[in-house]
Amino acid sequence: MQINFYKYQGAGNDFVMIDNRTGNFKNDTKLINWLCDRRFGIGGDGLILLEESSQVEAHFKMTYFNADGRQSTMCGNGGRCIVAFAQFLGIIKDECIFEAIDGLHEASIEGDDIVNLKMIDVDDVTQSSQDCFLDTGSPHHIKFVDNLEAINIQVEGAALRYSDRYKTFGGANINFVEVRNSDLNIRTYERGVEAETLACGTGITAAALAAALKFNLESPIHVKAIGGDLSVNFRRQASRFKDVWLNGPAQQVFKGVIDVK
Ligand SMILES: N[C@@H](CCC[C@H](N)C(=O)O)C(=O)O
Repeated sequence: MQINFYKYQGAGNDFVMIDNRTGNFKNDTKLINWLCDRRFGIGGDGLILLEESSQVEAHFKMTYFNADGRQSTMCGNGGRCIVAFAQFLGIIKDECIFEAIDGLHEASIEGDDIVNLKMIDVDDVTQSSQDCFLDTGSPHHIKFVDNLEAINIQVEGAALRYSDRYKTFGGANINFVEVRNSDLNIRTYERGVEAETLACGTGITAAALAAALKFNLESPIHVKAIGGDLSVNFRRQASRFKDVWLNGPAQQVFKGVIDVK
């Protein structure tokens, strides 16, 4: 069997993208894990299927898998990349609505490669002295730190991700965030990749909302990830957030055909 694929990246968070409007690609954990493997497969932090949606308002549906091959919750950078892919396929022009696991998302494309994605409303942020937990479509632990470069993300991220606190609901993504003036710098340990990725969209969104609460920062908040710069716009009412938008680059990198034995 041969699979036609495209490779996309959003601030260095990279995805294998497959047009599955035919429904021919069947979910298979081992296969997806292999396709995402950087040495034996194509390579990616995740794999995304663009599929037909049964919801009348939606132009298409996004089905997201982490690099471990398992279907997961919302992916913000993947959401921005699939919008660019839908435009490339001629499904949309520069605005759309699509279905994802956490509901319908509006999105728009500006210029060559900036994709703005509307995220879910956030009503619930759990705060402790240095940390916050919130769900922006995926679950995120935010730890505010003073020296981001010094953190061993693999060790400290895994320790929190596998801690008793997150065992009950399948773990969380762990974000280390340093506030510099009113901007944020972030590094993320991603669940399902089980390593640091170059950017995580739902994590960047969560970091911006947590920082707005903790440090009274106003929208928009600029966030520097290892793989690029994004911004988050929102409307805040006390500890509730609406009209949350994640904005940043999303690009096609290459396309190809892979033989599946
Ligand atoms: N890279 C993503 C987050 C993908 C989901 C995450 N790994 C999880 O399983 O929670 C993003 O850009 O949001």
